[in-house]
Amino acid sequence: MFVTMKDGTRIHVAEDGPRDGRAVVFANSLGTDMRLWDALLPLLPGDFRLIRYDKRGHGKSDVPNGPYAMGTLVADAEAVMDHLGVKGATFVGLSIGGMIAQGLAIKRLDLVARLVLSNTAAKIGTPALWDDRIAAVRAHGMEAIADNVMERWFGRDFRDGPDLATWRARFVAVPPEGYAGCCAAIRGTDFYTPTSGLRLPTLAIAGTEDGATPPDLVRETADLIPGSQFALIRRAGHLPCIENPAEYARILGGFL
Ligand SMILES: O=C(O)CC1=CCC(=O)O1
Repeated sequence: MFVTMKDGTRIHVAEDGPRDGRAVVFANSLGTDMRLWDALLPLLPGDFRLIRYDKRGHGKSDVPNGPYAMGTLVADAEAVMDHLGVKGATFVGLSIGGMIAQGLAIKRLDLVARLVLSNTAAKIGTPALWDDRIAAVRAHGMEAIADNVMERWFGRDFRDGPDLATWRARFVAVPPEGYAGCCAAIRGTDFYTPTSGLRLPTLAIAGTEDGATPPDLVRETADLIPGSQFALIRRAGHLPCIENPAEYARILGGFL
């Protein structure tokens, strides 16, 4: 299914589970699409309405010219939920998806009852880091940064295993314009102050080998929200729902 945004961008959305179940919405990371959650979803309790979408510039969603603003990515999530008539959901965001989750909770607490901040932070990297990344993909394409990205995404065991090639190929297939557009959104985002004002049940998840948002950074963001829980997945990098879906499902299922 596609949901059309105010600017005409079509966002690709998929649903699993019963439509009358409690809603869980998933927002993917930079350089991935909704297949990020493929291994996880079948492991979650069967009575939830599981909604996922490809953020703009990724997957089957349109790729408008960048740069994108974080406010636009948040508005996309908002429009998808409003279109589906979903309120009071658990919103699971990984990395840039976790930034979208924070932005949506700040803007529309009626949509988000519970927050899962996976491998994310209130602020990720520096403007110089994102400027370099944008310049690299615009000049040389996704292949130029793929090996460095795989090192941040996955722990050593996974990188030595048979599935790395699949995820690397999917990464290289991401449109550079969509990727660079989302890098610009991250570069412009600092949610430290607004996120520290959030008051809702929150679970943060980190991976011990995460080279993009290390555990201390994830915990620092979780600590901005009083009462938040923190879970650490061992021998996993930035995308633990791929590397260890069973452990991720155990932690997320417990929170749900
Ligand atoms: O550095 C990476 O590629 C990992 C990452 C940072 C933000 C995001 O969504 O993914």
